[in-house]
Amino acid sequence: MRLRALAKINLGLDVLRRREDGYHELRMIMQTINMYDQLDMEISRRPGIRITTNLPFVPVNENNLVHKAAKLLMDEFEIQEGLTVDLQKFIPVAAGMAGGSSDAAAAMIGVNRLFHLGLSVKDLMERGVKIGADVPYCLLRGTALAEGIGDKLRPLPACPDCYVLIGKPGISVSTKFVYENLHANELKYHPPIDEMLEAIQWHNLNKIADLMGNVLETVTIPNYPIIEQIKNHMKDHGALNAMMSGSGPTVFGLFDDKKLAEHACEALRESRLARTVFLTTVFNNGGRRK
Ligand SMILES: C[C@@](CO)(OP(=O)(O)O)[C@H](O)COP(=O)(O)OP(=O)(O)OC[C@H]1O[C@@H](n2ccc(N)nc2=O)[C@H](O)[C@@H]1O
Ligand SMILES: Nc1ncnc2c1ncn2[C@@H]1O[C@H](COP(=O)(O)OP(=O)(O)O)[C@@H](O)[C@H]1O
Repeated sequence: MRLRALAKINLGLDVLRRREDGYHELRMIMQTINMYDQLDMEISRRPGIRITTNLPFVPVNENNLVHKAAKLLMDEFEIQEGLTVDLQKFIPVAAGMAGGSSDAAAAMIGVNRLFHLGLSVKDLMERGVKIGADVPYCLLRGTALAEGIGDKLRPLPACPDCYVLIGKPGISVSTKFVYENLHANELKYHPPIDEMLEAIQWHNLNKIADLMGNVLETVTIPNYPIIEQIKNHMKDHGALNAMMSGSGPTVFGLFDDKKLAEHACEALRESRLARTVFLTTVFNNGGRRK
């Protein structure tokens, strides 16, 4: 069984407060994009979960989120058979694009189908949050408002079609580091999430782009100025706007014109500011998984 695990960007990311358990209350506008990892999953007679992958630095043991997700369901349903998963990673790792969370979501869908568990997407979402805060959203997909720790979801009307230029510098940023260094209860700036909800209702791409904001940039940009440089490069080359996704360091730029987006993509490659450069589009299927 072959499955695609799609990446996400955050069009808006606000942090409301730090909770007692260290997690943060968020308000985020999530958007799936057409950049994906590929999972080939098969039942095997030999018990256990075996993972292979194309990236040597991604763990293939129980630390892989695919392993965690599959094990969660296989243990609950006392499945005696084994599972093999070949994971081809194309989504940059530790990049703020929920690659691992999306792989976990795809693994849950795969296990549910292969072993005929009969779980609904809602059932999977309830279990998925134990693997990671972004996993329920990766099961839902499309355009959505995420609240709570990112797991309380409201599907939104589809974001207007547009081109998304991805630029990830050759640095790694840990999500934990970013949240730990955000003084969540003293934030002076909050992105206009409510206004963005309206702009999405009105299918107004220019307005959506104008309203983009991510409070986590207040931690990452002073630590990694390359992020600002990539943003500026995209804006100088015709992006409606450019911003860091999630906890970074990936930057994305939105474009309404294909030629302009292709030209900006080429220019970013030539600039060598970013190690991974990729041009894609927003993905919308009304939240339903094909
Ligand atoms: C920042 C965001 C925005 O979409 O995405 P990424 O940058 O990871 O893609 C998410 O909040 C990341 O969610 P996810 O990566 O699933 O988080 P988890 O694995 O559950 O937690 C990683 C670490 O982030 C912190 N964390 C996560 C979520 C949250 N609401 N508050 C937090 O403080 C916790 O300290 C935790 O140790
Ligand atoms: N399937 C997976 N794909 C990528 N990383 C994984 C996976 N499983 C576990 N990891 C670990 O999780 C960490 C963050 O992964 P990732 O989901 O790519 O980050 P982000 O949430 O910032 O997009 C990596 O350092 C990696 O070692």
